[in-house]
Amino acid sequence: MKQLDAKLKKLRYYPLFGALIYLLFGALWITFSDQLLLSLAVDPQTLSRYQSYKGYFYIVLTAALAWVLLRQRLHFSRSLTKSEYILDQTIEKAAAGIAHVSPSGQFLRVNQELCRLLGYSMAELRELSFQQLTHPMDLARDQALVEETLSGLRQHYSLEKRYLRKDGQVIWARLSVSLIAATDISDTFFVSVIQDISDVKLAQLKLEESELRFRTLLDSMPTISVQGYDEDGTTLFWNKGSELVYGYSSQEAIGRNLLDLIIPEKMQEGVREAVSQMASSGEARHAEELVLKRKDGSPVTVYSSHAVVILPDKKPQIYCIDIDLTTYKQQEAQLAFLAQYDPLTHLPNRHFFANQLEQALKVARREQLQLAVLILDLDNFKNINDSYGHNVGDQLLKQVAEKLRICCRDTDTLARLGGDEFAILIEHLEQPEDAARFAQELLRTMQQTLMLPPDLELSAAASIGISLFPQHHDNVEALLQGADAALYKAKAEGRNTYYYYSDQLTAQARQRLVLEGRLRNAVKTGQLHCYYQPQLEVATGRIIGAELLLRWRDPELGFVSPEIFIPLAESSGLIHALGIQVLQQACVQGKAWLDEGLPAISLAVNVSAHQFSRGELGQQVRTLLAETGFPAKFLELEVTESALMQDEDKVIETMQQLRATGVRLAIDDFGTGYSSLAYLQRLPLDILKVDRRFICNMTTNPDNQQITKAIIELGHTLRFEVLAEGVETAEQLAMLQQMSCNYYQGYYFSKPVPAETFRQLLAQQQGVGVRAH
Ligand SMILES: Nc1nc2c(ncn2[C@@H]2O[C@H](COP(=O)(O)O[C@H]3[C@@H](O)[C@H](n4cnc5c(=O)[nH]c(N)nc54)O[C@@H]3COP(=O)(O)O)[C@@H](O)[C@H]2O)c(=O)[nH]1
Repeated sequence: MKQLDAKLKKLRYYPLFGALIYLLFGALWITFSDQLLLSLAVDPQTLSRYQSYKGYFYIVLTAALAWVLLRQRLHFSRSLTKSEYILDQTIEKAAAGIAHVSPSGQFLRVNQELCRLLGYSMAELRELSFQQLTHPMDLARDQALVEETLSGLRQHYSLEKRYLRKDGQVIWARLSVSLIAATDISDTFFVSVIQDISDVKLAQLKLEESELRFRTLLDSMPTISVQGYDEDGTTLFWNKGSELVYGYSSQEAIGRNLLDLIIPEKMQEGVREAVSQMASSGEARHAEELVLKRKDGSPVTVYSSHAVVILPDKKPQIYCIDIDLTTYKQQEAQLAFLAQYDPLTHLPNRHFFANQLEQALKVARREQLQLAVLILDLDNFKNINDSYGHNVGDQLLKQVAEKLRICCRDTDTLARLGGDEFAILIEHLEQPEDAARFAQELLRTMQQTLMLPPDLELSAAASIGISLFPQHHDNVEALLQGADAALYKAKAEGRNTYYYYSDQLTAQARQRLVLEGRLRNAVKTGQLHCYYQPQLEVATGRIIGAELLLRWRDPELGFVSPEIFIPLAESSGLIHALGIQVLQQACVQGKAWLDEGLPAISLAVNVSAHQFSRGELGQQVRTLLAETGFPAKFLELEVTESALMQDEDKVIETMQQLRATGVRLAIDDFGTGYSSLAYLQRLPLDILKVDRRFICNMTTNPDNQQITKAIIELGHTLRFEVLAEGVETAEQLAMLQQMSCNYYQGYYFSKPVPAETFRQLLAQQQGVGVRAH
């Protein structure tokens, strides 16, 4: 506008210049044309004619000038009108809204498009200012830009802003504003070009909204991790969920390879292949449960789905959507736990116990084993709950559970059936009374005082019911009901006691346990003594050794047979103490007789299968021999055939250890077990003892005679010496002699006798040779 002003200023003097030139030209013409004519005209007529010509010439010239000027004027007017028309049409027909706006914001001129955009007529718009039509949220920015432009900081500006239409609607427009500055402020105005971008803006807003929604959704789901990778596995996207699930922040993860971040070593090859296969095929892999790796190296189980995203002109991207299954897994584990375990004591529940019992019954049926089900119920637990509250009751139950757990062996199953009722399954029960022994131990334990926080001392006596397979019942339900019925009896009998399902077993077990108590005391106080049964050489009749046989005379019960107390000692574990006592007595006594100068004989000690299976026997024997000084070669250990058949490898190992100490080994009661020839060959044995059952009637029973003969021959074939047990008659002895049996023992020569009696027997035959070893 200012340039236009300057141009117009220049043009302002053009008419004056023209007039002055014309004045000058006219003056010169008038001054010099007449002189020229006078010099050319020879006469006045010619002069007059020339002057006429001059007049015509002047008229023609000025007419031509006027024509040129008028034509120019016409041309100018035409082009001005055309320009105006073009400009008007440009403004009016423009596809964008155009407005001239005064510096104060008043619309000076508006085109039709703007009227259409804003919903006003031209006249109405010219009455309004842009401030009135701008959305309040955008006005400050627009106004600021106007002021910056007016102050010369900028010459034009663009802005996306909202207009308020006449009908109240809001439209989005892109505004481009240029200042047309004039020297006179009243001539200064803005040219605004306003483009309706509502559709674009709406689409853009929708896109932004969708992007925002997408991001917000992803970010606000802490257990859903979304990661984006390129075809090489480089991380492109890492949402908040991924940060929480895997522990890497997005800054740490983006740019690093997936394999380095979350894939455990052993899965790396497979994942690398899967990523490149998805990228090349464009098809996502099926969803699956995976165990991936956190930043701290700990495993995390996720349900992983995949998507291949292919954007225009971009390489495929692989997106992994991982749902953290940690909580789910924990809940699953907890549910699995609750289905099988009691939440208070963490012991198995009734369901678990019943399953375990079912399995144990299958094994017991197949292998002909016995098992016991014990149900233990606390006496007067209700009173504890009522008096001290349920919290104390719960604490007590937890402590009881712990005590019971300590009493149980690894092979037992302890469960809480509910309330104050616990169940114990004893598998591989050897004797029915073993269950009673265990019940007694439990009752003793229960009587111990329990300390409950803060400083409550309570004891929790209990009653126990026992049912046995196969004696009582053969299925889960019946065994549990049987134990329950027995428990009921125990409660009715005054509590703090146990009962079997059958009264007969209860009585029997109690009797045995009383006896066991007495035996324990007898072992402790040395009431058991060894008797010696002489062993003789068949050919010479000389005493070559003795078998030590235990004798127990109880002050109240009188003589108790080893047939009764040895099994009791075995089932109660007393056999170990007892066994050591006998071994010690053999060594001490044998050494004493040697020192006395009596003939050197071997002393045979019976060793129970239990002693063998413990694996300490070798060491114990070595220690005793060293302590007593009794020569190992005079000590003989007798093991029954059935004991040898229990755990073959262990037995052979123990026998070899014993053999290494120099002691002799005998197989007792031979013929009653089922040991194979091959097995016998593997055993480091010295003597084979023919069971007395074959001897006792061999003179009358040809079968036993043949068997005895066969055993003796077998023993000799295997290079063992053979001793016949239970020889009661001269006929039996004669027959054994015929069969080349090496040694014998039995009532025919002597019953087992006290040490002193045996010493006298031995002394009598002093001077007679002993068995060569
Ligand atoms: N592990 C240990 N077992 C021992 C020990 N002491 C004994 N026992 C075992 O107890 C079972 C019974 O023994 P016992 O009642 O002493 O009977 C033995 C003999 O008295 C008896 N015998 C001996 N000769 C005759 C006879 O001519 N006739 C007849 N009817 N009985 C006789 O035989 C028993 C000896 O048997 P064995 O041991 O097989 O040689 C018995 O199994 C003992 O082993 C011990 O300290 N530890």
